Amino acid sequence: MAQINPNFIKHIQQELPNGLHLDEFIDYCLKPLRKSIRVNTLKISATDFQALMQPKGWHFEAIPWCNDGFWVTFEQEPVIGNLIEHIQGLFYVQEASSMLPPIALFDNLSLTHPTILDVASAPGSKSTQMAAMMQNNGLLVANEYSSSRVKVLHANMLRMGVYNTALTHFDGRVFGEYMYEQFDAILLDAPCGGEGTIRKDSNALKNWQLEDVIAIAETQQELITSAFLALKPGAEMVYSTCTLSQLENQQICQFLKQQYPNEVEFVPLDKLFNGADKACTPEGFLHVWPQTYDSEGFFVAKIKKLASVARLKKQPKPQKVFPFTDIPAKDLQILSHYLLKQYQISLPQNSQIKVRDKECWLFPQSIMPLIGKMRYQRIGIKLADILKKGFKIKHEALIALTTDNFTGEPSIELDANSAVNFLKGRDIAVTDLSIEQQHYLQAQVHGEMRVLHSGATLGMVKYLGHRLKNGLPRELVNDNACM
Ligand SMILES: C[S@@+](CC[C@H](N)C(=O)[O-])C[C@H]1O[C@@H](n2cnc3c(N)ncnc32)[C@H](O)[C@@H]1O
Repeated sequence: MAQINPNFIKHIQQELPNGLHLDEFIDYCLKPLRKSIRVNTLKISATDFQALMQPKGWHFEAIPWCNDGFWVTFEQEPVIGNLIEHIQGLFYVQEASSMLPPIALFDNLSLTHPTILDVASAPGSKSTQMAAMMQNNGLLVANEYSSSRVKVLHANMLRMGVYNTALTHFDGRVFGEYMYEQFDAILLDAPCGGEGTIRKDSNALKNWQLEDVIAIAETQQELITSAFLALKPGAEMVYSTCTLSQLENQQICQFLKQQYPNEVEFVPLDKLFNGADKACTPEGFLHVWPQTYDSEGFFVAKIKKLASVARLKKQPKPQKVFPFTDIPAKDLQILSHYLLKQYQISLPQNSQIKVRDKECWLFPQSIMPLIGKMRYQRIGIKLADILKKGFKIKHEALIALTTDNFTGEPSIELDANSAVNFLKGRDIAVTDLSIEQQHYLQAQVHGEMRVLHSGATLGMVKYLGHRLKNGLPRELVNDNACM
Protein backbone atom coordinates (compact mmCIF):
# COMPACT_ATOMS: atom_id res chain seq x y z
CA MET A 1 0.00 0.00 0.00
CA ALA A 2 1.38 3.39 -0.99
CA GLN A 3 2.29 5.77 1.83
CA ILE A 4 1.68 9.46 1.35
CA ASN A 5 3.53 11.82 3.64
CA PRO A 6 1.04 14.17 5.42
CA ASN A 7 3.29 17.16 4.62
CA PHE A 8 2.88 16.39 0.95
CA ILE A 9 -0.89 16.26 1.29
CA LYS A 10 -0.95 19.67 3.00
CA HIS A 11 1.32 21.10 0.33
CA ILE A 12 -0.46 19.71 -2.71
CA GLN A 13 -3.91 20.56 -1.39
CA GLN A 14 -3.05 24.21 -1.93
CA GLU A 15 -2.03 23.53 -5.52
CA LEU A 16 -4.97 21.44 -6.74
CA PRO A 17 -6.73 23.42 -9.45
CA ASN A 18 -10.42 24.32 -9.19
CA GLY A 19 -12.63 21.35 -9.92
CA LEU A 20 -10.15 18.73 -8.68
CA HIS A 21 -10.71 17.24 -5.24
CA LEU A 22 -8.16 16.04 -2.73
CA ASP A 23 -10.11 12.85 -1.90
CA GLU A 24 -10.22 11.86 -5.53
CA PHE A 25 -6.53 12.69 -5.95
CA ILE A 26 -5.64 10.41 -3.01
CA ASP A 27 -7.95 7.64 -4.30
CA TYR A 28 -6.19 7.70 -7.66
CA CYS A 29 -2.75 7.79 -6.04
CA LEU A 30 -3.63 4.54 -4.28
CA LYS A 31 -5.07 2.84 -7.38
CA PRO A 32 -2.81 0.51 -9.39
CA LEU A 33 -1.60 1.99 -12.64
CA ARG A 34 -3.00 0.81 -15.97
CA LYS A 35 -0.31 -0.96 -18.01
CA SER A 36 0.62 0.78 -21.22
CA ILE A 37 3.01 0.12 -24.09
CA ARG A 38 4.21 1.94 -27.17
CA VAL A 39 4.65 0.02 -30.40
CA ASN A 40 8.06 0.56 -31.97
CA THR A 41 7.25 1.68 -35.49
CA LEU A 42 10.90 1.34 -36.47
CA LYS A 43 10.16 -2.40 -36.46
CA ILE A 44 6.42 -2.98 -36.83
CA SER A 45 3.24 -0.96 -37.43
CA ALA A 46 0.75 -0.54 -34.60
CA THR A 47 -1.85 -2.45 -36.65
CA ASP A 48 0.46 -5.39 -37.29
CA PHE A 49 1.53 -5.47 -33.66
CA GLN A 50 -2.06 -5.66 -32.46
CA ALA A 51 -2.77 -8.42 -34.99
CA LEU A 52 0.29 -10.29 -33.68
CA MET A 53 -0.59 -10.02 -29.99
CA GLN A 54 -4.41 -10.28 -30.00
CA PRO A 55 -4.36 -14.06 -30.60
CA LYS A 56 -2.05 -14.27 -27.54
CA GLY A 57 -4.77 -12.77 -25.36
CA TRP A 58 -3.71 -9.11 -25.43
CA HIS A 59 -6.42 -6.42 -25.48
CA PHE A 60 -5.64 -2.91 -26.65
CA GLU A 61 -7.17 0.45 -25.81
CA ALA A 62 -5.83 3.42 -27.78
CA ILE A 63 -4.12 6.22 -25.84
CA PRO A 64 -5.72 9.41 -27.20
CA TRP A 65 -2.48 11.41 -27.56
CA CYS A 66 -0.18 8.78 -29.08
CA ASN A 67 -1.05 6.83 -32.24
CA ASP A 68 1.33 4.04 -31.30
CA GLY A 69 0.48 3.94 -27.59
CA PHE A 70 -2.01 1.56 -25.98
CA TRP A 71 -3.29 0.59 -22.59
CA VAL A 72 -3.07 -3.19 -22.53
CA THR A 73 -4.79 -5.92 -20.58
CA PHE A 74 -4.06 -9.62 -20.81
CA GLU A 75 -6.00 -12.83 -20.50
CA GLN A 76 -2.92 -14.19 -18.76
CA GLU A 77 -0.44 -11.69 -17.29
CA PRO A 78 2.96 -12.26 -19.00
CA VAL A 79 6.43 -11.44 -17.64
CA ILE A 80 6.47 -8.73 -20.22
CA GLY A 81 10.21 -7.98 -20.28
CA ASN A 82 11.07 -11.58 -21.17
CA LEU A 83 8.66 -11.94 -24.09
CA ILE A 84 10.25 -12.60 -27.47
CA GLU A 85 8.50 -9.52 -28.90
CA HIS A 86 9.90 -7.32 -26.12
CA ILE A 87 13.43 -8.63 -26.59
CA GLN A 88 12.99 -8.06 -30.34
CA GLY A 89 12.18 -4.42 -29.63
CA LEU A 90 8.69 -4.52 -31.13
CA PHE A 91 7.36 -2.51 -28.20
CA TYR A 92 8.44 -0.47 -25.18
CA VAL A 93 6.68 -0.51 -21.81
CA GLN A 94 5.99 3.17 -21.26
CA GLU A 95 3.55 5.01 -19.05
CA ALA A 96 0.81 6.70 -21.08
CA SER A 97 1.44 10.22 -19.75
CA SER A 98 5.18 9.84 -20.39
CA MET A 99 4.37 9.65 -24.12
CA LEU A 100 3.13 13.26 -24.01
CA PRO A 101 6.40 15.25 -24.08
CA PRO A 102 7.65 13.91 -27.45
CA ILE A 103 4.14 14.33 -28.90
CA ALA A 104 4.16 17.96 -27.78
CA LEU A 105 7.71 18.52 -29.09
CA PHE A 106 6.96 17.09 -32.55
CA ASP A 107 3.66 18.94 -32.94
CA ASN A 108 4.35 21.42 -35.78
CA LEU A 109 7.98 20.32 -36.18
CA SER A 110 8.14 20.36 -39.96
CA LEU A 111 11.82 19.49 -40.55
CA THR A 112 12.37 16.01 -42.01
CA HIS A 113 15.95 15.75 -40.69
CA PRO A 114 15.98 17.71 -37.45
CA THR A 115 18.87 17.78 -35.00
CA ILE A 116 17.31 17.12 -31.60
CA LEU A 117 18.70 17.03 -28.07
CA ASP A 118 17.30 14.92 -25.25
CA VAL A 119 19.03 16.39 -22.20
CA ALA A 120 18.12 13.66 -19.67
CA SER A 121 17.46 10.48 -21.61
CA ALA A 122 17.79 7.33 -19.54
CA PRO A 123 16.29 4.79 -19.58
CA GLY A 124 15.25 5.96 -23.03
CA SER A 125 11.48 5.77 -23.28
CA LYS A 126 11.19 9.22 -24.82
CA SER A 127 14.46 8.98 -26.79
CA THR A 128 13.30 5.78 -28.46
CA GLN A 129 9.88 7.33 -29.02
CA MET A 130 11.49 10.35 -30.69
CA ALA A 131 13.81 8.18 -32.80
CA ALA A 132 10.74 6.30 -34.02
CA MET A 133 8.95 9.57 -34.79
CA MET A 134 12.06 10.62 -36.74
CA GLN A 135 12.08 7.20 -38.45
CA ASN A 136 15.82 7.14 -37.72
CA ASN A 137 16.38 10.30 -39.81
CA GLY A 138 18.20 13.43 -38.67
CA LEU A 139 20.14 13.30 -35.42
CA LEU A 140 19.15 12.67 -31.83
CA VAL A 141 21.76 13.59 -29.25
CA ALA A 142 20.74 11.57 -26.20
CA ASN A 143 22.46 12.67 -23.01
CA GLU A 144 22.48 11.02 -19.60
CA TYR A 145 24.41 12.04 -16.50
CA SER A 146 24.38 8.77 -14.56
CA SER A 147 26.93 6.19 -15.79
CA SER A 148 24.87 3.15 -14.89
CA ARG A 149 21.82 4.64 -16.60
CA VAL A 150 23.81 5.38 -19.78
CA LYS A 151 24.29 1.61 -20.12
CA VAL A 152 20.56 0.95 -19.86
CA LEU A 153 19.88 3.75 -22.32
CA HIS A 154 22.33 2.27 -24.78
CA ALA A 155 20.85 -1.22 -24.44
CA ASN A 156 17.34 0.14 -25.05
CA MET A 157 18.46 2.08 -28.11
CA LEU A 158 20.00 -1.06 -29.60
CA ARG A 159 17.00 -3.23 -28.74
CA MET A 160 14.68 -0.75 -30.44
CA GLY A 161 16.86 -0.54 -33.59
CA VAL A 162 17.75 3.15 -33.18
CA TYR A 163 20.78 4.35 -35.15
CA ASN A 164 20.34 8.10 -35.67
CA THR A 165 21.82 8.93 -32.28
CA ALA A 166 24.89 10.24 -30.55
CA LEU A 167 25.04 9.31 -26.87
CA THR A 168 26.68 11.74 -24.47
CA HIS A 169 27.42 11.47 -20.78
CA PHE A 170 27.46 14.93 -19.22
CA ASP A 171 25.74 17.02 -16.65
CA GLY A 172 23.01 18.57 -18.80
CA ARG A 173 24.10 22.01 -17.66
CA VAL A 174 26.96 21.98 -20.20
CA PHE A 175 24.87 22.08 -23.38
CA GLY A 176 24.31 25.84 -23.41
CA GLU A 177 28.05 26.30 -23.44
CA TYR A 178 29.19 23.48 -25.76
CA MET A 179 26.20 23.35 -28.09
CA TYR A 180 25.11 26.99 -28.09
CA GLU A 181 22.13 27.48 -30.48
CA GLN A 182 22.68 24.18 -32.32
CA PHE A 183 19.39 22.29 -31.93
CA ASP A 184 16.16 22.36 -33.91
CA ALA A 185 14.25 20.97 -30.93
CA ILE A 186 15.10 19.99 -27.35
CA LEU A 187 13.44 17.78 -24.79
CA LEU A 188 14.33 18.44 -21.19
CA ASP A 189 12.59 15.65 -19.28
CA ALA A 190 14.12 16.88 -16.09
CA PRO A 191 15.28 14.99 -13.02
CA CYS A 192 12.50 15.69 -10.53
CA GLY A 193 10.83 14.73 -7.27
CA GLY A 194 8.68 12.09 -8.99
CA GLU A 195 5.48 12.97 -7.12
CA GLY A 196 3.43 11.76 -10.07
CA THR A 197 4.89 8.25 -9.93
CA ILE A 198 3.26 7.06 -6.71
CA ARG A 199 1.00 4.60 -8.53
CA LYS A 200 4.09 2.78 -9.81
CA ASP A 201 6.39 3.39 -6.87
CA SER A 202 4.53 3.10 -3.59
CA ASN A 203 7.41 4.80 -1.72
CA ALA A 204 7.55 7.86 -3.99
CA LEU A 205 5.83 10.12 -1.43
CA LYS A 206 6.81 8.37 1.78
CA ASN A 207 9.67 10.70 2.71
CA TRP A 208 8.54 13.81 0.87
CA GLN A 209 10.10 17.08 2.10
CA LEU A 210 9.69 20.60 0.79
CA GLU A 211 13.47 21.15 1.13
CA ASP A 212 14.09 18.41 -1.45
CA VAL A 213 11.70 20.05 -3.88
CA ILE A 214 13.43 23.39 -3.44
CA ALA A 215 16.86 21.80 -3.94
CA ILE A 216 15.93 20.02 -7.13
CA ALA A 217 14.20 23.13 -8.48
CA GLU A 218 17.58 24.88 -8.46
CA THR A 219 19.06 22.19 -10.70
CA GLN A 220 16.02 22.41 -12.95
CA GLN A 221 16.47 26.17 -13.34
CA GLU A 222 20.05 25.64 -14.45
CA LEU A 223 19.10 22.81 -16.80
CA ILE A 224 16.30 24.77 -18.46
CA THR A 225 18.57 27.78 -18.95
CA SER A 226 21.26 25.59 -20.48
CA ALA A 227 18.76 23.88 -22.79
CA PHE A 228 17.32 27.24 -23.86
CA LEU A 229 20.82 28.45 -24.77
CA ALA A 230 21.39 25.31 -26.84
CA LEU A 231 18.17 25.86 -28.80
CA LYS A 232 18.32 27.59 -32.20
CA PRO A 233 16.44 30.89 -32.44
CA GLY A 234 12.92 30.23 -33.73
CA ALA A 235 13.00 26.63 -32.46
CA GLU A 236 10.92 25.02 -29.71
CA MET A 237 11.70 22.95 -26.65
CA VAL A 238 9.67 20.91 -24.19
CA TYR A 239 10.21 20.97 -20.45
CA SER A 240 8.60 18.02 -18.68
CA THR A 241 8.62 16.25 -15.33
CA CYS A 242 6.76 13.41 -13.66
CA THR A 243 6.14 15.54 -10.61
CA LEU A 244 3.23 17.72 -9.51
CA SER A 245 4.51 20.65 -7.44
CA GLN A 246 4.44 24.02 -9.18
CA LEU A 247 7.90 24.74 -7.77
CA GLU A 248 9.35 22.16 -10.16
CA ASN A 249 7.00 22.90 -13.02
CA GLN A 250 5.22 26.21 -13.68
CA GLN A 251 7.77 28.11 -11.62
CA ILE A 252 10.72 26.70 -13.58
CA CYS A 253 9.15 27.88 -16.83
CA GLN A 254 8.36 31.27 -15.30
CA PHE A 255 11.95 31.49 -14.07
CA LEU A 256 13.14 31.11 -17.68
CA LYS A 257 10.68 33.74 -18.85
CA GLN A 258 11.95 36.15 -16.21
CA GLN A 259 15.49 35.64 -17.49
CA TYR A 260 14.46 36.06 -21.12
CA PRO A 261 11.17 37.98 -21.19
CA ASN A 262 11.45 38.94 -24.87
CA GLU A 263 12.76 35.63 -26.15
CA VAL A 264 10.56 33.10 -24.32
CA GLU A 265 7.05 32.33 -25.52
CA PHE A 266 4.89 29.61 -24.02
CA VAL A 267 3.19 27.58 -26.75
CA PRO A 268 -0.35 26.57 -25.66
CA LEU A 269 -0.96 22.82 -25.61
CA ASP A 270 -4.74 22.86 -25.13
CA LYS A 271 -5.32 21.57 -28.68
CA LEU A 272 -2.55 18.96 -28.72
CA PHE A 273 -5.17 16.17 -28.76
CA ASN A 274 -8.86 15.76 -28.10
CA GLY A 275 -9.30 16.36 -24.39
CA ALA A 276 -5.96 18.13 -23.82
CA ASP A 277 -7.87 21.15 -22.50
CA LYS A 278 -8.79 19.06 -19.41
CA ALA A 279 -5.13 19.21 -18.29
CA CYS A 280 -4.30 22.68 -19.57
CA THR A 281 -3.20 25.45 -17.19
CA PRO A 282 -3.86 29.16 -17.83
CA GLU A 283 -0.31 29.48 -19.24
CA GLY A 284 -0.99 26.69 -21.78
CA PHE A 285 1.00 23.96 -20.01
CA LEU A 286 -0.33 20.42 -19.49
CA HIS A 287 -0.50 19.59 -15.80
CA VAL A 288 -1.71 16.01 -15.72
CA TRP A 289 -3.01 14.85 -12.35
CA PRO A 290 -3.44 11.09 -11.78
CA GLN A 291 -7.22 11.46 -12.01
CA THR A 292 -7.19 13.57 -15.21
CA TYR A 293 -6.58 10.64 -17.55
CA ASP A 294 -6.23 7.79 -15.02
CA SER A 295 -2.45 7.80 -15.48
CA GLU A 296 0.71 8.91 -13.72
CA GLY A 297 1.01 12.58 -12.90
CA PHE A 298 2.98 14.60 -15.46
CA PHE A 299 3.82 18.13 -16.47
CA VAL A 300 4.57 19.29 -20.02
CA ALA A 301 5.43 22.82 -21.16
CA LYS A 302 6.33 23.90 -24.68
CA ILE A 303 8.60 26.90 -25.07
CA LYS A 304 9.48 28.77 -28.24
CA LYS A 305 12.73 30.72 -28.53
CA LEU A 306 11.74 33.88 -30.34
CA ALA A 307 15.25 35.25 -30.85
CA SER A 308 18.91 34.57 -30.20
CA VAL A 309 20.21 35.16 -26.67
CA ALA A 310 23.75 35.95 -25.56
CA ARG A 311 26.14 33.20 -24.55
CA LEU A 312 26.71 32.94 -20.79
CA LYS A 313 30.16 31.40 -21.21
CA LYS A 314 32.63 31.89 -24.02
CA GLN A 315 32.85 29.34 -26.80
CA PRO A 316 34.93 26.34 -25.69
CA LYS A 317 37.97 25.21 -27.66
CA PRO A 318 37.18 22.45 -30.19
CA GLN A 319 37.99 18.86 -29.24
CA LYS A 320 40.82 17.58 -31.40
CA VAL A 321 40.73 13.83 -30.95
CA PHE A 322 38.38 12.05 -33.30
CA PRO A 323 39.54 8.48 -33.81
CA PHE A 324 37.42 7.73 -36.90
CA THR A 325 38.40 7.97 -40.56
CA ASP A 326 36.37 7.74 -43.76
CA ILE A 327 36.03 4.31 -45.27
CA PRO A 328 38.03 4.03 -48.51
CA ALA A 329 35.74 4.11 -51.58
CA LYS A 330 36.73 0.60 -52.68
CA ASP A 331 35.97 -0.89 -49.27
CA LEU A 332 32.65 0.91 -49.18
CA GLN A 333 31.75 -0.72 -52.46
CA ILE A 334 32.64 -4.19 -51.16
CA LEU A 335 30.79 -3.60 -47.88
CA SER A 336 27.68 -2.28 -49.63
CA HIS A 337 27.67 -5.26 -51.97
CA TYR A 338 28.02 -7.74 -49.07
CA LEU A 339 25.18 -6.13 -47.07
CA LEU A 340 22.88 -6.03 -50.05
CA LYS A 341 23.59 -9.53 -51.30
CA GLN A 342 23.66 -11.29 -47.95
CA TYR A 343 21.01 -9.30 -46.06
CA GLN A 344 19.18 -7.08 -48.59
CA ILE A 345 20.42 -4.07 -46.61
CA SER A 346 20.88 -0.79 -48.45
CA LEU A 347 22.85 1.70 -46.39
CA PRO A 348 20.51 4.43 -45.15
CA GLN A 349 20.67 7.77 -46.96
CA ASN A 350 21.99 10.59 -44.80
CA SER A 351 24.47 8.31 -43.12
CA GLN A 352 28.25 8.00 -43.30
CA ILE A 353 30.45 4.97 -42.83
CA LYS A 354 33.45 5.59 -40.62
CA VAL A 355 36.27 3.26 -39.65
CA ARG A 356 38.05 2.79 -36.33
CA ASP A 357 40.51 -0.03 -35.73
CA LYS A 358 38.94 -3.02 -37.45
CA GLU A 359 35.35 -1.82 -37.23
CA CYS A 360 33.01 0.03 -39.55
CA TRP A 361 30.44 2.34 -37.97
CA LEU A 362 27.26 3.83 -39.35
CA PHE A 363 27.04 7.51 -38.37
CA PRO A 364 24.07 9.81 -38.89
CA GLN A 365 25.21 12.40 -41.44
CA SER A 366 23.92 15.26 -39.27
CA ILE A 367 26.52 14.57 -36.56
CA MET A 368 29.30 15.84 -38.80
CA PRO A 369 28.86 19.60 -38.06
CA LEU A 370 28.83 18.75 -34.32
CA ILE A 371 32.06 16.75 -34.30
CA GLY A 372 34.63 18.52 -32.13
CA LYS A 373 32.03 20.46 -30.15
CA MET A 374 31.92 17.88 -27.37
CA ARG A 375 32.90 14.31 -26.54
CA TYR A 376 30.52 11.54 -27.59
CA GLN A 377 30.20 8.23 -25.79
CA ARG A 378 28.99 6.63 -28.95
CA ILE A 379 27.78 7.72 -32.36
CA GLY A 380 25.39 5.67 -34.51
CA ILE A 381 25.85 1.91 -34.52
CA LYS A 382 28.58 -0.61 -35.19
CA LEU A 383 28.00 -1.84 -38.70
CA ALA A 384 30.57 -4.53 -39.45
CA ASP A 385 33.89 -6.05 -38.51
CA ILE A 386 36.65 -5.74 -41.07
CA LEU A 387 38.02 -9.21 -41.77
CA LYS A 388 41.14 -10.21 -43.70
CA LYS A 389 38.84 -10.83 -46.63
CA GLY A 390 35.62 -8.87 -46.58
CA PHE A 391 33.29 -7.90 -43.73
CA LYS A 392 31.04 -9.43 -41.13
CA ILE A 393 27.88 -7.60 -40.11
CA LYS A 394 27.38 -6.76 -36.42
CA HIS A 395 24.30 -8.01 -34.58
CA GLU A 396 23.18 -4.46 -33.72
CA ALA A 397 23.24 -3.46 -37.39
CA LEU A 398 21.44 -6.61 -38.46
CA ILE A 399 18.53 -6.02 -36.09
CA ALA A 400 18.34 -2.29 -36.85
CA LEU A 401 18.67 -2.33 -40.63
CA THR A 402 16.63 -5.39 -41.59
CA THR A 403 13.04 -4.67 -40.78
CA ASP A 404 11.06 -6.77 -43.23
CA ASN A 405 11.04 -10.37 -44.18
CA PHE A 406 12.92 -10.09 -47.44
CA THR A 407 12.70 -13.03 -49.75
CA GLY A 408 15.87 -12.50 -51.75
CA GLU A 409 18.33 -13.45 -49.00
CA PRO A 410 18.93 -16.65 -47.11
CA SER A 411 16.87 -16.39 -43.93
CA ILE A 412 14.80 -18.64 -41.70
CA GLU A 413 11.65 -17.74 -39.78
CA LEU A 414 11.77 -19.54 -36.43
CA ASP A 415 8.65 -20.70 -34.62
CA ALA A 416 8.13 -19.45 -31.05
CA ASN A 417 9.88 -22.46 -29.47
CA SER A 418 12.97 -22.15 -31.62
CA ALA A 419 12.95 -18.35 -31.21
CA VAL A 420 13.03 -18.76 -27.41
CA ASN A 421 15.86 -21.29 -27.74
CA PHE A 422 17.75 -18.89 -29.97
CA LEU A 423 17.37 -16.06 -27.44
CA LYS A 424 18.59 -18.43 -24.72
CA GLY A 425 21.77 -18.81 -26.73
CA ARG A 426 21.12 -22.33 -27.99
CA ASP A 427 21.85 -23.73 -31.42
CA ILE A 428 18.88 -24.84 -33.51
CA ALA A 429 18.88 -28.41 -34.83
CA VAL A 430 17.82 -28.46 -38.46
CA THR A 431 15.48 -31.33 -37.57
CA ASP A 432 13.55 -28.90 -35.32
CA LEU A 433 12.57 -26.88 -38.38
CA SER A 434 9.65 -27.61 -40.71
CA ILE A 435 10.12 -30.02 -43.63
CA GLU A 436 9.87 -27.07 -46.08
CA GLN A 437 12.58 -25.20 -44.17
CA GLN A 438 14.80 -28.28 -44.15
CA HIS A 439 14.40 -28.54 -47.93
CA TYR A 440 15.05 -24.83 -48.28
CA LEU A 441 18.25 -25.14 -46.26
CA GLN A 442 19.49 -28.06 -48.32
CA ALA A 443 19.56 -25.71 -51.31
CA GLN A 444 21.61 -23.09 -49.40
CA VAL A 445 25.36 -22.70 -49.10
CA HIS A 446 26.69 -23.23 -45.56
CA GLY A 447 27.47 -19.96 -43.78
CA GLU A 448 25.87 -16.98 -42.07
CA MET A 449 22.18 -16.27 -42.38
CA ARG A 450 19.50 -14.27 -40.62
CA VAL A 451 16.84 -15.78 -38.36
CA LEU A 452 13.51 -14.07 -37.72
CA HIS A 453 10.40 -14.43 -35.69
CA SER A 454 7.08 -12.80 -36.62
CA GLY A 455 8.89 -11.12 -39.51
CA ALA A 456 11.34 -9.25 -37.26
CA THR A 457 15.01 -10.13 -37.06
CA LEU A 458 16.26 -12.10 -34.06
CA GLY A 459 19.88 -12.33 -35.08
CA MET A 460 22.34 -14.34 -37.08
CA VAL A 461 23.18 -18.04 -37.26
CA LYS A 462 25.79 -20.01 -39.10
CA TYR A 463 24.24 -22.79 -41.14
CA LEU A 464 26.44 -25.85 -40.69
CA GLY A 465 24.36 -28.52 -42.47
CA HIS A 466 22.84 -30.27 -39.45
CA ARG A 467 22.36 -27.23 -37.20
CA LEU A 468 22.12 -23.46 -37.09
CA LYS A 469 24.97 -22.28 -34.86
CA ASN A 470 23.79 -19.49 -32.60
CA GLY A 471 25.40 -16.10 -33.35
CA LEU A 472 23.74 -14.05 -30.61
CA PRO A 473 26.29 -11.88 -28.77
CA ARG A 474 26.90 -13.41 -25.35
CA GLU A 475 25.75 -10.31 -23.45
CA LEU A 476 22.33 -10.57 -25.10
CA VAL A 477 21.68 -14.20 -24.15
CA ASN A 478 18.55 -14.23 -22.02
CA ASP A 479 17.91 -17.40 -20.02
CA ASN A 480 14.42 -16.18 -19.13
CA ALA A 481 13.21 -15.52 -22.66
CA CYS A 482 9.67 -16.81 -23.07
CA MET A 483 6.71 -16.77 -25.45
C1 LIG B 1 13.00 11.80 -15.56
S1 LIG B 1 14.44 10.93 -15.81
C2 LIG B 1 14.52 10.84 -17.55
C3 LIG B 1 13.61 9.81 -18.15
C4 LIG B 1 13.84 9.68 -19.64
N1 LIG B 1 13.68 10.94 -20.31
C5 LIG B 1 12.91 8.66 -20.25
O1 LIG B 1 11.90 9.05 -20.81
O2 LIG B 1 13.21 7.47 -20.18
C6 LIG B 1 15.66 12.09 -15.48
C7 LIG B 1 17.06 11.64 -15.80
O3 LIG B 1 17.94 12.74 -15.59
C8 LIG B 1 19.18 12.25 -15.15
N2 LIG B 1 19.89 13.39 -14.55
C9 LIG B 1 20.01 13.72 -13.25
N3 LIG B 1 20.73 14.84 -13.12
C10 LIG B 1 21.07 15.25 -14.37
C11 LIG B 1 21.82 16.32 -14.89
N4 LIG B 1 22.36 17.23 -14.11
N5 LIG B 1 21.98 16.37 -16.23
C12 LIG B 1 21.44 15.47 -17.05
N6 LIG B 1 20.71 14.43 -16.61
C13 LIG B 1 20.53 14.32 -15.29
C14 LIG B 1 18.80 11.14 -14.20
O4 LIG B 1 19.87 10.23 -14.05
C15 LIG B 1 17.60 10.52 -14.94
O5 LIG B 1 18.02 9.47 -15.76
